[in-house]
Amino acid sequence: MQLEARDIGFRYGNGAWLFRGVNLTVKPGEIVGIVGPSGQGKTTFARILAGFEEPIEGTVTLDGFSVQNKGYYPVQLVFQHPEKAINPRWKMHKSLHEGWKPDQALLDTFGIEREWLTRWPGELSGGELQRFCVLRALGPETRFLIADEMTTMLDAITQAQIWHAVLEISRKRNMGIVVISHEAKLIERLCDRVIELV
Ligand SMILES: Nc1ncnc2c1ncn2[C@@H]1O[C@H](COP(=O)(O)OP(=O)(O)OP(=O)(O)O)[C@@H](O)[C@H]1O
Repeated sequence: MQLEARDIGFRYGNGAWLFRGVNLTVKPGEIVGIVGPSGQGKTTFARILAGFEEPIEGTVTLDGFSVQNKGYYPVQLVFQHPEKAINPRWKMHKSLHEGWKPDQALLDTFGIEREWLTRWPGELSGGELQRFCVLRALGPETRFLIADEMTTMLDAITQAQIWHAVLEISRKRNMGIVVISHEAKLIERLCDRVIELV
């Protein structure tokens, strides 16, 4: 399955165009970085790729078919703030199992401890919460992961553990990844190629 964004343009309301004519193709298993100055619209573009926002111009397609937000969507977005992505009224096992049920081996790969499953989100650190958010997004039908500053707030060890786990899954399943990050070293280490949003 190929993710393709063609001639994408976006602006909020009657404001100035954030970007126009953006093209991006991501093949299975490919890891593509997106960089650009702050405020250029990287997060907005990530939301468009993941089907949360309609582009004003252009199309996003999967294998040539238009993206529709019905059922499980094979392009999953994980962003910087796990505390905003998790329902505070649910214990962690309920949030994790919302979309699918990862096995024990995957929980181990992501360093998720068994006793965390029965905690409330407020009883976990940002790094611990983000492990849940990333794993939750990686259901068996996920073909592309959009990682928008996914590990920016985390310490180096947690960052490395999460990326190690994600890359293992990407290799096993041939899952494509779009990496948005301010960290040039991370982009350089992870990505097959990089595009600049201008
Ligand atoms: N819902 C919205 N309504 C109006 N303007 C918005 C909205 N969301 C974002 N913007 C504006 O659109 C611009 C692009 O925002 P976006 O978050 O996509 O940029 P970014 O490149 O990801 O920035 P950063 O690197 O700082 O995270 C910013 O100027 C922002 O203030």
